[in-house]
Amino acid sequence: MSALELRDLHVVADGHHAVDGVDLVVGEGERWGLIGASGAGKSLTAGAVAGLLPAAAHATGSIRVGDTELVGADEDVLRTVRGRAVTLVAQDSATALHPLVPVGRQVAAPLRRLHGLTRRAATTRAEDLLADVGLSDGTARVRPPQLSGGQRQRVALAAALACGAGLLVADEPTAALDPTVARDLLAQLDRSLRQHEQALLLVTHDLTALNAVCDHVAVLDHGRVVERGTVHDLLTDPQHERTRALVDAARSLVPRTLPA
Ligand SMILES: Nc1ncnc2c1ncn2[C@@H]1O[C@H](COP(=O)(O)OP(=O)(O)OP(=O)(O)O)[C@@H](O)[C@H]1O
Repeated sequence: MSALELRDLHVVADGHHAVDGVDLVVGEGERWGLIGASGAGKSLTAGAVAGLLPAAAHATGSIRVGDTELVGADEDVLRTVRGRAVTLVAQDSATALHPLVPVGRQVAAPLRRLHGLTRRAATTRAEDLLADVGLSDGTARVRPPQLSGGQRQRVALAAALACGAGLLVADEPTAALDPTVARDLLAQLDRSLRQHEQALLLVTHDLTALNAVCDHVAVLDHGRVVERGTVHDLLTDPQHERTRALVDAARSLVPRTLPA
């Protein structure tokens, strides 16, 4: 069974046909990137997969996460799928942390709610997950405002990993971080995905991030997949003009004074 199957997915947001017939299959444990220009429909696709579309948006077609169909599913089904089968980490996930609750308790919460762990077992597991994302001993006891933005985003990632879903959807999870913190977080994401055998759908503008964690990539343009393949093939031999434009733009960021 695949982790995710999109068949002829359409999303209309406020009358705008933003996702226009996307087909995509993510096998168990596969890591797919979704790239494309601003407004191409990446976030709405990710939101639809996570069962978290804005109120103004409506999906048709088919989204199967594991063996559950999300299109047309009622709120009870979506509630069961969120967290258990699919988890979203967004650029602003850290803002969803409660400012007054120690972060260890916030990472432990899904372990108790979704997996029925005892308080003691969830506390220990939460400490392990915080260590997995590179946070030091003692972080579990501090509250979000006492941490840097990068540390808070790591906590949000640990909380997402705590859900243990087969599919992690990450929408620009490092966009608000400085490049070194972003690189570390991606390395930890890579290790954690491997350890927990989770599949990934990563929305990103950053081809370095794509290259760091994904094996496959789909390029969206005006709501359609215009090219797909391995990350290596797309970055070294892009076929579609939109992919070439994205790759050329990334290459042009390297200062000419640096050796090639
Ligand atoms: N809640 C909404 N209501 C109305 N239109 C929306 C909404 N969300 C997105 N759109 C529109 O749908 C289109 C696709 O948006 P989406 O956020 O999926 O693009 P994106 O590829 O993720 O872009 P970016 O890289 O800039 O985040 C855009 O034209 C956007 O303006």
